[in-house]
Amino acid sequence: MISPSRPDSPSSSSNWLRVLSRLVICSTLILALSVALKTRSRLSLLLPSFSSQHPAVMSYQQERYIAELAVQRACLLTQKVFFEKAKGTVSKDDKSPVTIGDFGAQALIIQAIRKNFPNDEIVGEEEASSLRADKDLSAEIWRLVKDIKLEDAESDKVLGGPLPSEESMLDIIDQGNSAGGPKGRIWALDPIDGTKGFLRGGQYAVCLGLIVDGDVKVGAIGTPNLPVDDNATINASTGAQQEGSSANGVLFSAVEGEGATSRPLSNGTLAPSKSISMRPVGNIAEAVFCEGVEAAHSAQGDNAAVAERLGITAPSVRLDSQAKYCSIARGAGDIYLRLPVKKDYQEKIWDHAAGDILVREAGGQVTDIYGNRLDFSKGRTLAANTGVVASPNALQDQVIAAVKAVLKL
Ligand SMILES: Nc1ncnc2c1ncn2[C@@H]1O[C@H](COP(=O)(O)OS(=O)(=O)O)[C@@H](OP(=O)(O)O)[C@H]1O
Ligand SMILES: [Mg+2]
Ligand SMILES: [Mg+2]
Ligand SMILES: [Mg+2]
Repeated sequence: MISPSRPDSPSSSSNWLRVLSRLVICSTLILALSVALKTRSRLSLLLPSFSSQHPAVMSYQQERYIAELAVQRACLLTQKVFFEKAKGTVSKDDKSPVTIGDFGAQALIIQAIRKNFPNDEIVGEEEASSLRADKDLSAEIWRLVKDIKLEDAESDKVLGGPLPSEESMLDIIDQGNSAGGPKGRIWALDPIDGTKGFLRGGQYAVCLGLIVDGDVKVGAIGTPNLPVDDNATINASTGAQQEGSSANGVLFSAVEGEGATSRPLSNGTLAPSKSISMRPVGNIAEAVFCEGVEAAHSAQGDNAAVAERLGITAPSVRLDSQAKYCSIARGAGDIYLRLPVKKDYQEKIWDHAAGDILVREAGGQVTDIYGNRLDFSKGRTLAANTGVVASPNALQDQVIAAVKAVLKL
C-alpha cells in the first residue's frame, strides 16, 4: 500500500522540485515568446524579404518602411532636378527636366523594391525604350542618379546603396513592366505624378502603393512642395520655395487597418511621424473641395455643379497630383472630385493606389462616380471605374448622390 507522503518526506521535496522546475520552464517560455513578438518587426528589418515570404506575417511594417524610405530618397533626386534644371521657369517644349526626374526616380525606387522584396511585381509608369535610343539623355540621368544617397549610410544601404552602372539603371527602369492583375504582390509606382505641376514649381508627388491580391495595403507619397504645416493655406500656386527650405516637404504613408501618418521629408533617416485624419464636417455646405489644375483631366464645370448642388460656395482648391488625396487626408480640404472629361478614359493604377489607401485610412472613402470602390485588380488601369470621388465617410453618400444627379447617371 502506498502511504500518503508527509510534507517533510524526501518524495514530497522531489515533487516540489519538479513543480518548481516546471514553473521556471514555463516562465522562460513566456518570456522568450514575448521577446520574439516584440522583435518581430526588428527581425523583418534584418531579414528584408521575411514578410514577403511568410504570408502569415501581414503587418506590412517592413513594406511601409521601405516604401517611405525609397520615396524619400527619390524626392532628393526630383528636388535636385528641379533646382538644377527646371526652376519653375522651363518652357513647356523642353521636357527634359521632367523626363530626367521621372526616369531617375523610377530607377531609384525599383532598385529599393528589388533589393527588399525580390519576388514582387512592379507596375511603373515609365519604360526605358526611348531612353536607350537617346544616349545623351540617358547619360544625363545617370549623372544625376548616381550621386543620390540618403545622408544616413545605414538607411541608404537598406535601399541597396548606389546603382552600379548606367546600363543597370536602364534595366531596372524596365522592371516596372508588370501587367498588374488580381493575384500576388504588385507595387504601383508613379515616379512623378503631376508632371505639369512639377514643371511649374507647383504640386507634384512621388507615389508608391502596394497592392496584394487586388487590394491596396500600403501607400507612401512624397510631396516636396506641400507645406509641412497642415493648416497652411494652399492653392495652385503654392509651391517650390528656396532649395533646402524646411517649410515645405511632406511624406505621407498608410497601412491597411493601421491608420495614416505624415512627417516632414528629410535627407536621411525618417523624421518622427504623426497620425493624420480627415476633418469632421458638420455641414456639407462648409466643405472645401479639391480638384485638378488641368481642364483636360477632370471636368471642372461638372465638379462646380456638384459643389453647388451640395451648397458649397467656397471656390475649389486646385492642385496637381495626388497632393489632392494628401490634402484631404490631413484635413486641409474635404472632398476630391475627378469627374471624367471623357467617359472612356481609363485612370492608371499608379495615379491612385497610394492616395486611395491614404484617404481610406484617414477616415474617408474613395470611389468612382457610381459609388463603387476603385478596383485595382484589373491590370495597369482602373478599367472597371470611371472618375474618382473621395470624401469623409460621413459625406460620401451625399456627394455621390449629387454626382449622379449632375451627371444624370
Ligand atoms: N484625360 C485624362 N484624364 C484624367 N487623367 C489624365 C488624363 N490624361 C492624363 N491623365 C493623368 O493625370 C495625371 C495627373 O493628374 P493630376 O491630378 O495632376 O492632373 S490635374 O492636375 O488633375 O489636371 C497624369 O499623371 P502624370 O503623368 O504622372 O503627371 C496622367 O496619368
Ligand atoms: Mg501620374
Ligand atoms: Mg507620372
Ligand atoms: Mg505621365
